[in-house]
Amino acid sequence: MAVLNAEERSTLLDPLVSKGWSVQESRDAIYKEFQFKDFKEAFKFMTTVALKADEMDHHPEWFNVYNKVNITLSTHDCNGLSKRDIKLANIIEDSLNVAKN
Ligand SMILES: C[C@H](O)[C@H](O)[C@H]1CNC2=NC(N)=NC(=O)C2=N1
Repeated sequence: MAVLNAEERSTLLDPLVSKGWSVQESRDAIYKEFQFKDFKEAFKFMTTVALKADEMDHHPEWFNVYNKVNITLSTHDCNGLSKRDIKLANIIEDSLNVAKN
């Protein structure tokens, strides 16, 4: 798995940035903070994401307190952002719609 090139960064990353993801300054990773109504909604979301992430064998780094979930995505195999992170971020955005329904 290769890190994203400059062109891929603008075409694939820009739509995610407009959804609230940011590229971290400290490392080649993307980050977003999510907030839910309560812990149950947050954990429902995490469960959905966890199962989908495991299916694609690509796992989030995340931190949860009560109704907040902070997610960092990066590919350890190439030590940076790859297409797998883009795919998982889009899956996460889709899971958000499921969790909030
Ligand atoms: C052996 C296994 O396929 C690898 O370790 C996978 C698992 N999940 C992973 N998750 C993430 N975020 N990056 C990886 O490089 C990665 N590699």
